[in-house]
Amino acid sequence: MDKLIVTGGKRLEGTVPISGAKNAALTLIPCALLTEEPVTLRNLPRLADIDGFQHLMTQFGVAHSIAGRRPEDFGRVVTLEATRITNTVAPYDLVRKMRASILVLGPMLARMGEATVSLPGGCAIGNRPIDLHLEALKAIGAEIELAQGYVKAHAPDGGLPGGDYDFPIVSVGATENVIMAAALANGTSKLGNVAREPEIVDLCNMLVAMGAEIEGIGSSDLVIHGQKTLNGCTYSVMPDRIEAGSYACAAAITGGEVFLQNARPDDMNATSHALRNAGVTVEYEKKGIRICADRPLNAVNLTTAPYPGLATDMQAQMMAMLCLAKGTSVLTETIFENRYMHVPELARMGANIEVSGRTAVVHGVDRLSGADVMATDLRASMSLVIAGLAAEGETQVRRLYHLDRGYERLEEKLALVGAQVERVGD
Ligand SMILES: CC(=O)N[C@H]1[C@@H](OP(=O)(O)OP(=O)(O)OC[C@H]2O[C@@H](n3ccc(=O)[nH]c3=O)[C@H](O)[C@@H]2O)O[C@H](CO)[C@@H](O)[C@@H]1O
Ligand SMILES: C=C(OP(=O)(O)O)C(=O)O
Repeated sequence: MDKLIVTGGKRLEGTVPISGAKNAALTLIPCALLTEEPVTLRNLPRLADIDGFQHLMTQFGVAHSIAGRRPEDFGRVVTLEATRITNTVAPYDLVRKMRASILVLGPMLARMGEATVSLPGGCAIGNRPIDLHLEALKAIGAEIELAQGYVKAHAPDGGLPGGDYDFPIVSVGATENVIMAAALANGTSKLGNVAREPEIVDLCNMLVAMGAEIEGIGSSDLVIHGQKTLNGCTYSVMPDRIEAGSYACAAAITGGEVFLQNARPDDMNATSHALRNAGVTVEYEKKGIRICADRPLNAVNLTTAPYPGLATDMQAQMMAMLCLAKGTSVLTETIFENRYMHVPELARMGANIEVSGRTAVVHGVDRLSGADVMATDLRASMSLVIAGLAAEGETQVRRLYHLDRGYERLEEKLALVGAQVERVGD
């Protein structure tokens, strides 16, 4: 199995191109199920999760073609064509590897009147049930039963009627699933307390380009007037705000200066606010965001929350950065119950962190030292890379398949800004 060897101590300097957002791409791809016409996605990141999702789409009979690009380019252009869907089952083997597969449930049901999708199960960061996906789809007319580990969903004859649903808690995935289904329902759906993440706005914008009628885009309340059919479109995936935030933390911990090319300032206010409080200069420019830091950084208190709050997907990277800050930072994780698995690994590098329930108290230390560490999930992995960049000596990060889910060609991008990072086979 591959591992990453990070030699710490280099100040990061230069430009990092930011890729298309994994979490947007994972909801834009299943939109292709909503139409017989071709859907072309530009700026799709080259990631294991995206390849996995395309494989799942192929199982449904969706044709896909990849426009030729030079291997050294980041991103790719993919056309998906669901002219005839030949299979409506998403099997356990594919769903268990990629939780986002549950996002085929809504569009498949709306288009085909039926869908069978394996229950994804829990994962490293928490329990992650899908009850809200099912409740929201029921509210717009789906009939749902659970059997043998699968969700079996049916629409009444003639299709989903549409309906109203108020989410008891904010869920990104459940919001996405029901938006996609409602876009192709017979009637109007009113959805309250929906997630407002930029990736949801990206989804709505793409659906509108496909002919959907959606009111309230970007707000907590959406009204979706279902359409009989939707058309194909060409759409560019938004830049990855979590990837951008991760490289910002990497630059900051090394006291570096990095331009995050293509990063969209409007999506990143909570991350920028946290960085500024830590003493990092964050400048919004036309084509991206400039990060400039002097060490030591200041301690800050952070609480994760649904958008526009600080993303839970930024918590581990922020924590790594704060390990070397002056003073004590208190981090509170409010979204997932088990998202501190990077803490014992950071401790192996000399970090001083106490965890109690959802709170982590990070006492800044003067130095970190390189160590062998084990990545446990996607953002935890990135936190170890960030710590490794500022640590004395060599850090070996194992289990790279987590990183490959969400960071397009990480070591190449880090090399562009002067980091010494090498991927080697075990
Ligand atoms: C592919 C993708 O976009 N993944 C993101 C998405 O995950 P995902 O869509 O899975 O996360 P949710 O927003 O649904 O989860 C938020 C909270 O709601 C709970 N919940 C969710 C659904 C449900 O049916 N019942 C329920 O109780 C979850 O366990 C969690 O505690 O949003 C998360 C929160 O911003 C991010 O960390 C993930 O990177
Ligand atoms: C938790 C994440 O992703 P997923 O929902 O795909 O597991 C993430 O991107 O940090």
